[in-house]
Amino acid sequence: MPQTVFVLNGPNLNLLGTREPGIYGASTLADVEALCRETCAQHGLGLEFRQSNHEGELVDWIHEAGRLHAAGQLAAVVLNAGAYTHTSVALLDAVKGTGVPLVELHISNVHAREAFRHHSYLSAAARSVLCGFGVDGYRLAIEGVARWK
Ligand SMILES: O=C1C[C@@](O)(C(=O)O)C[C@@H](O)[C@@H]1O
Repeated sequence: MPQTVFVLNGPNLNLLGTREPGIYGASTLADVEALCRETCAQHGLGLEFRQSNHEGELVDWIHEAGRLHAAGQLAAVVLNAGAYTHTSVALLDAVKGTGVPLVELHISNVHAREAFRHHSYLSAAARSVLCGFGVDGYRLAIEGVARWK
C-alpha cells in the first residue's frame, strides 16, 4: 500500500488566487491540489489534500494523520497553517502528541514580512521547513519528503 502525504491548509488559503496576489500569486487552491496530486503520483505517494478555516478541524486532521502514522501508512504531513502558525499551541501539541513527521510550509518568505510572522510555534516540531518558493513550495515539499531517509 502506498504511503500517504497529508497536505493540510489553514485559514484563508481557500482564497488563493484572489488573496493578496502580489504576495501569494495567482494560483488557486485547486491549482495547488492538482500540483500536489501530480507530484505525489510521480513519487508513488497517495494524497489527502484539505483546507480549513477552523483550528480544531486542523487538529482533528493531524490526529487522523497520526493514526495512519501509527499504522506505518503516512509519509508526512505538509502543513501550511497560515496565521495559526504564529498563534497555535494546539497545532504544535497535535504534532508532538501524534509524532507525525511534519513539513512546515509557507508560500511567502515569512521572515521578510511583518515581525509577528517571524515566530512559528510549529518549527520546533517540524522535520523540515520551507518558505518563499510561492506555491511551487508544495511540489518541493513533496519531493523533499520522497527523499527523506
Ligand atoms: O496565511 C498565511 C499564509 C502563510 O502561511 C504563507 O503561506 O505564506 C504565511 C502566514 O503568515 C499567513 O498568515
